[in-house]
Amino acid sequence: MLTITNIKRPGRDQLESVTTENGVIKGWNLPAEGEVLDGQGGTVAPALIELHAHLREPGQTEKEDLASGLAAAAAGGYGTVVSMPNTSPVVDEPATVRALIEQAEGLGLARLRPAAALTRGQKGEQLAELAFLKDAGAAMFTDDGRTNENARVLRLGLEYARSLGMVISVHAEDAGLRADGVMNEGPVSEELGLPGNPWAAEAARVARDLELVALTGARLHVQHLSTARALDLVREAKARGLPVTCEVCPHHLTLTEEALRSFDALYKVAPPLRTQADADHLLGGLLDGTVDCLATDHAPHTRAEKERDLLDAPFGIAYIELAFPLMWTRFGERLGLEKLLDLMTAAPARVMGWPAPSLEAGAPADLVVLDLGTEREVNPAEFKSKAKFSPWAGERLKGWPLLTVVGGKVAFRRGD
Ligand SMILES: NC(=O)N[C@@H](CC(=O)O)C(=O)O
Ligand SMILES: [Zn+2]
Ligand SMILES: [Zn+2]
Repeated sequence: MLTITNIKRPGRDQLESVTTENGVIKGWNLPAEGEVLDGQGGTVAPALIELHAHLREPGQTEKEDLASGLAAAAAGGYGTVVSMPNTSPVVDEPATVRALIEQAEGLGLARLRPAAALTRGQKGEQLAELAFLKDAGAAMFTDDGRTNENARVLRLGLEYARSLGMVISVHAEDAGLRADGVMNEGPVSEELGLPGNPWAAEAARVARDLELVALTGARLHVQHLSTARALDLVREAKARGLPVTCEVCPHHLTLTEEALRSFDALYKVAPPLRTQADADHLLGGLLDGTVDCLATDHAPHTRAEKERDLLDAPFGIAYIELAFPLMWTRFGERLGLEKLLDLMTAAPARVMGWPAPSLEAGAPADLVVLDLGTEREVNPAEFKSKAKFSPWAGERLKGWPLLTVVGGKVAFRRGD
């Protein structure tokens, strides 16, 4: 049993307490029982849900592992994480899915819901054994990290996933158009003399995939949308009634191609950082509901890898610990607390068809207590993630998680 005192529910002023028992919320303002933790006046919400993180197990544990990645997630206020299968080997076997789930359960950190590969080895040629992967506990199917070049294979995958009631998520970039681009294609890439990746690589692929949704009627989730045009295509598709959802990442809202003037591979990410107009358009999509949810695409690499030349370094930015503070600090006023929390809790649950997160008695005791007011400097040395560097190092952010509880157990406490 665990009681958290001195917390506020969103939109309420009075301090309250919540008691959890056997992994669920027992009730509010009950006589304190069991372990008692002081919420320090913070705002309590259902723990955040991440639909897109690279935790690098199995096989790439120099970048991240389940323990560091799920600790980082808990520190970021997340209670549930969907991990991407572009590991070594690729997560395309039921036994691997089971092993990941089992390993994560022993850690007492955020809950792990592994995504499995859509195709064997993520090669895009043959479908993986989707039914068995589902039975093993796979949360969704995706070849993220790769693009699905063969439309016929994706079509078959969509038909199969539809019959299983599962979501497929896609990294929507046309590989041929993207080519060896390391940043957004445009005047800035030309000025810098760097190979560009055009907006049309994303828009063309989203357009194709939306036609496959129309053809199959299957649920498709478009990952990390970065361009205004692709977002407009999703908006049109939704107006047509297609069962498509999409996510946007905080890095595409807060950084632009201008960051590449540093020639620092810290800012090398796929899809690339775009223009301010794209970022503004994506924010508009959050406000008007076109964007279903936020996701970080936490993509850790080693410092040595990210210190390579821009042309050779791997793609990816890792910041699951900063996502809420970053969004709250930069866009809290525009979005409002309720909308922002929805985008990071109930909205991802809706995308997945999971039960709505709740603060009511009987709901799972997956909770986060947020300090919405106090500014703190981003110090990557303190990250739980193995990737202890950040585009936001030294910035002052507010909205830091103080406490994350998963299944009634403390998964993170600031200062521990
Ligand atoms: N986003 C990235 O830049 N990198 C991801 C792959 C991906 O999400 O496609 C990674 O695995 O490092
Ligand atoms: Zn991707
Ligand atoms: Zn990814």
